[in-house]
Amino acid sequence: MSFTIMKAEDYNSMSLLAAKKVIEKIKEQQNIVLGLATGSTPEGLYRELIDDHKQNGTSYRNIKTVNLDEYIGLDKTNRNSYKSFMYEKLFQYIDIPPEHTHIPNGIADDPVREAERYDKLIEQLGGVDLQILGIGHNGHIGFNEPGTSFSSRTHIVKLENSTRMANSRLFNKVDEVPSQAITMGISSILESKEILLLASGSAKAPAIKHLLSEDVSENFPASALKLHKNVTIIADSAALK
Ligand SMILES: O=P(O)(O)OC[C@H]1O[C@](O)(CO)[C@@H](O)[C@@H]1O
Repeated sequence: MSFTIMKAEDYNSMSLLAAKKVIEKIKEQQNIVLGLATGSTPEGLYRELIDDHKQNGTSYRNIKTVNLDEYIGLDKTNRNSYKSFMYEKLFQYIDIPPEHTHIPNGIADDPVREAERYDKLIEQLGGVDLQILGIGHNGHIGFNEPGTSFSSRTHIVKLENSTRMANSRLFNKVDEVPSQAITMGISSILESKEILLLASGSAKAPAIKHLLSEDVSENFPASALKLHKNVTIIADSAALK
């Protein structure tokens, strides 16, 4: 196992450490392709990037972003779509051109073709230089649920009830959480040149413990990261207990 582990005191320091890494990378390579994640975990990172943009002027003009996933059936007019999440939490506050931001289209007529298009798009962009990831309680990365093949490319998934329950906190009721999503596959994620996995809070401790102590298995999607050479885990002390 070749993870670099950075222990942060709490959520805010995890977010700050992650932001420093992202900003450092942007300074090194201004036309970076940045892989982005949604969920509660990276929100603090996005706040730090916005603060830094305002205070230090780090520019996103030449950057391209690709998001990991999107719910099927939700578009930008729905506040729970990941398209709207990214606009609300990050894109509206930085100078990234909208045409440089890519998210799978959750309302495509043909989701399977959309998945193929998205995979090709990432390839045309030259691949992801730095991918941000969160982790689900069941070890999911992106929306790749346990049992997903490690050779999967961008594809359509049926969400587990536990994932829908976990994400229902943002919806009015669990029935409103879509039952399917489109997500970059495990193999697509592993093609990223560098990966930053973030985890915060005691609820994520069992998943992080599993990741660090158990073998590689398709039953625990995040374990695929052990097959990658450049993964940094930034976790706070509660998630590392
Ligand atoms: O950061 P959270 O909200 O705990 O979510 C963890 C993971 O679950 C997802 O939101 C999908 O359920 C991922 O996008 C995210 O990485």
